[in-house]
Amino acid sequence: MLQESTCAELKSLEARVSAVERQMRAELPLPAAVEDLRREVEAFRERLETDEGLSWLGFYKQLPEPLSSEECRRLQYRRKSDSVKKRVKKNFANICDAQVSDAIRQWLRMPTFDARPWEDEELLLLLQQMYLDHDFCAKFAIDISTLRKFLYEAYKNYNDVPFHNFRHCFCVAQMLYAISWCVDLPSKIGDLEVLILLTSCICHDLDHPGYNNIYQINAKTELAIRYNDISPLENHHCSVAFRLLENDDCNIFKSFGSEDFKQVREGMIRCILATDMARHNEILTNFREMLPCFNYDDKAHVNLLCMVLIKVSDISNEARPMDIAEPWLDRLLQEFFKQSDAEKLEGLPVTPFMDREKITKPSSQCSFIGFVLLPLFEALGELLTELQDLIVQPVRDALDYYKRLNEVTREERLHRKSIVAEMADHQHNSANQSPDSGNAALPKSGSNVSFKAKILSSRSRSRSTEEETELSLEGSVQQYLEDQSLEDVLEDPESGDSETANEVEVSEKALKFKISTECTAPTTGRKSYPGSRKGSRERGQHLNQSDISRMMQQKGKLKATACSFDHHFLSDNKKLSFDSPSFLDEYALTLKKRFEEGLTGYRDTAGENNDDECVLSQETINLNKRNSEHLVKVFDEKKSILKCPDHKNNVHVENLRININTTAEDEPVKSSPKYSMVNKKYKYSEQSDNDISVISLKEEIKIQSPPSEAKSNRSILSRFRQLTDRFGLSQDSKVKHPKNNNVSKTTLHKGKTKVEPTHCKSLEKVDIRRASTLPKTKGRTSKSWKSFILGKEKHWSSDQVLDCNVSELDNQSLPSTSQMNSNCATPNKTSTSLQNSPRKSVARSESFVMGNNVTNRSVDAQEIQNDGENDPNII
Ligand SMILES: Nc1nc2c(ncn2[C@@H]2O[C@H](COP(=O)(O)O)[C@@H](O)[C@H]2O)c(=O)[nH]1
Ligand SMILES: [Zn+2]
Repeated sequence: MLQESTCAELKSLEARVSAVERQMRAELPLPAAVEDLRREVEAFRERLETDEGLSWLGFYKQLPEPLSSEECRRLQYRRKSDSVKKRVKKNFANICDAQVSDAIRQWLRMPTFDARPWEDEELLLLLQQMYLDHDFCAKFAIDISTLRKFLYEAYKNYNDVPFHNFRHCFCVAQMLYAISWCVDLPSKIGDLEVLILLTSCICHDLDHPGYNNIYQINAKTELAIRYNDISPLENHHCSVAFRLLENDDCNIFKSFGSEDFKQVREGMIRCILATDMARHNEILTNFREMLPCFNYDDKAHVNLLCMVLIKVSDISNEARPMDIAEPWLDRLLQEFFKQSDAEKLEGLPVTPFMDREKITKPSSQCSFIGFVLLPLFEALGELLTELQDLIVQPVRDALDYYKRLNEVTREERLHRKSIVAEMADHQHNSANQSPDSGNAALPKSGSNVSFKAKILSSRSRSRSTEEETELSLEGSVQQYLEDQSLEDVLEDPESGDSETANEVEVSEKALKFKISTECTAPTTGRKSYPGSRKGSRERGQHLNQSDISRMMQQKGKLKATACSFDHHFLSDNKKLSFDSPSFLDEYALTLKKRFEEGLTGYRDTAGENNDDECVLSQETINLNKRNSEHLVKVFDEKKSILKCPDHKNNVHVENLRININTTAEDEPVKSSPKYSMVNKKYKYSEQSDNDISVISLKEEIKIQSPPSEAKSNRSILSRFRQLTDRFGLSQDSKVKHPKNNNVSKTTLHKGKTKVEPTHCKSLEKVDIRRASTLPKTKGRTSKSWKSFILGKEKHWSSDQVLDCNVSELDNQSLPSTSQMNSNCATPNKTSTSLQNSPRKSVARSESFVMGNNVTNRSVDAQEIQNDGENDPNII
């Protein structure tokens, strides 16, 4: 009773303070009395929550145990740093009134849209454009500044993880947007459903930690416990979304009546929860059953269609051109490998489709596209036939490509195997005939030397150089053969069992038993996991133990302690048990040394050019370019479009030319009459002679591909990797996120004359009319090259355009996926108001050379808790 009344009192006090604060906001600065009052209320709340003597009141919050540094390392993922957030906020505030050119708006409606060249704030602008072009602000009375705050808050709550980051959210929203235009979705399911879908796409992976549900469940994380293992991540993403929307400042649905809001809430929950891959088969099966009698007037049918639409958008990377899709796959695998490495280290079941020792790019994609992606896309394509060319066929092409790649890889493996068998045969025969005939008896294959080298090198990587010299070729062949057969079983995606279980099957297993009355395996499950005969853990265990026993038997020099680590690591049902990180460091260093020795030994022993080792055919090499090329050329906007000139979805390059004097009427955007208002609204008010086209913006980016180390040293190297990754010695730490690379200076062309950015001043004369709903211009700033790409001029937005008092996450009530204690994400109550700030212009360099400098260091607990004061864009 007392608690209730105190609580009510406190709440009313807080509400009064907020009301006064809001009232006062216009008159800056806030009177000291209000500040004092607020401080007092906060102090009062804090006292109630932290004073143990007052715990009987029921407000006391026991602080969770601080995380150990080990836990922090395990859970380390990248929150955005304050500086990055501030910069994006400021830059978005600068450009949020800008006009997006018709050409870009058209491109934005296609699956060929390439998000890579755009800065985060520009992606926010493009998201805003999606709402504007659907006329949602007018139709649903969404205040533009609220929309901007909402978008910025969503951006803020995505983490810097390799795949599940803000750019993924953008791509999902953009694909949904493209589909929406292609099939005229609003006319089929109504504007509100499209609004719900678009907003759900933006929110669908909020605060993703980079470790999926399977990990959450197996590791019994805070989220899994909170949501009883039922879609822990999706529940969390959705919960974060509504936490953001609770704040009026960024509640784009605040003008909705309670019934409408209820519909929005139900719709968003339904859509976001549908993205759990554990529900893939359930949703697809239901949708297929509905297809023959699909009825747009039936709410249940529309609901299911919306679930399918968000799912399609979510997994649609392979429907994009290869040069866009592949870097996404690289990032996904990077995230997968990090997770499976963690699982190995923590003694958790290793998720097979994430295991760097078990999958390859082609095997992963054959399985995912063939069993998951394409069936879903085809089902949707049956209903929305316009999507056949747009996204279904490109996915079929991607599957064909990966199948071919997979086949060639398999052939190579078989070829390799047959040569080794032949060698073994010769070895055996020659040993029987003459003990001295040795090498002369080797097959006359062009790859003799290479295989000899291989054999030696493969062994050398798990032995000391001394041992190497002791080894007979015969022993090596024997060993090599053993390794080959193991590798074949491991790698052969058709070898069956859990190795090829895809994400849906594994996820279903993780979820189904909890919510279903079935006690059998999922109907569609082909493989068992993880307790199958060849469950990945057991398999790994067998391999590694034999590895160790070989080391031991052959008087390996690895320390007993190091081996004991492996035994701990590999023992069944045993959590990783070790005493101190220094032990692991030592082990890591020992392995590193062995590995280096191995490499040296290989060079020394083989005495051959490494090229000799290459037995791949040219075709394989060509195909494998996708697989192994780390150097990805991107960011040539014009070229990226020219790359596939025959692709029907590509915008013709001429369309990319940004004519400052172009009006919407001159270059009409394909639209239904419904949207013509929007198009009209965004024309330029004044004409100019300036015809600007972006000629080239090049950037070469190094991205991390899955490990391409020789298979023969995989076991030891991967274990080394696991250790180094987890303990701050990561080899990967050198890898830069594409965003971290400096963007080379843009060359702008004015007409046919090359114009350096500094010459663009003249263009500032171009005046641009802004939409009436936009805040009034109060200043002007210099332009960056993107201004011209966008066909826009930057204006300062109205005051407080992005000010929002939403905390990122209130950990007391809603833990972030970091599962950290309440110190980890201190509610950001001090918003960076633009109110009194001088209207500084954004330096051009800052605008397009974002300078996300990489700091190669591991994040320690303190940094995580401080929400990353350093720029943590290391992946
Ligand atoms: N092997 C692949 N898996 C993919 C690919 N694209 C997506 N995915 C998986 O689907 C889920 C989607 O769920 P999300 O909401 O978490 O994004 C994602 O996690 C991936 O695991 C792909 O091209 N290949
Ligand atoms: Zn997603």
